Amino acid sequence: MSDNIFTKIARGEIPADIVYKDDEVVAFRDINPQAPTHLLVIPRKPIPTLDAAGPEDATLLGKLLLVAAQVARESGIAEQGYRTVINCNAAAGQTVYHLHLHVLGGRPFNWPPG
Ligand SMILES: CCNS(=O)(=O)OC[C@H]1O[C@@H](n2cnc3c(N)ncnc32)[C@H](O)[C@@H]1O
Repeated sequence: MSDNIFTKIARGEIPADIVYKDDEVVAFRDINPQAPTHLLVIPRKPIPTLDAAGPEDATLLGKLLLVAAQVARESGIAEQGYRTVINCNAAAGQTVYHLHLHVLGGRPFNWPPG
């Protein structure tokens, strides 16, 4: 798939409200937040979906989770609690085909998700 918006954000080619970045991972605010805090954590590597990730990505995938926990703490939502979501492919509503982890907090969440 051609470069999508998240790949461009990771490359600094389009703007985003970035809350974390290092050489492998970027986190930024969702443009259409579904909670008081709604962040996206992405690998700079353009892995399209979770299903497309492989064993060679294990360390990177683990880093996404640790960065999610860090930005959640920094956002002040860790104590109350937060939801992390990865939507994989169409039935789950994935619209941007660059792997990303949603971090949502600042309000209560239902279970099961809709
Ligand atoms: C339905 C969920 N679909 S999704 O799981 O694929 O999530 C995509 C998310 O990207 C967000 N988004 C789209 N474009 C941008 C952008 N330029 N900057 C920040 N967030 C964006 C959407 O609001 C959406 O929550």
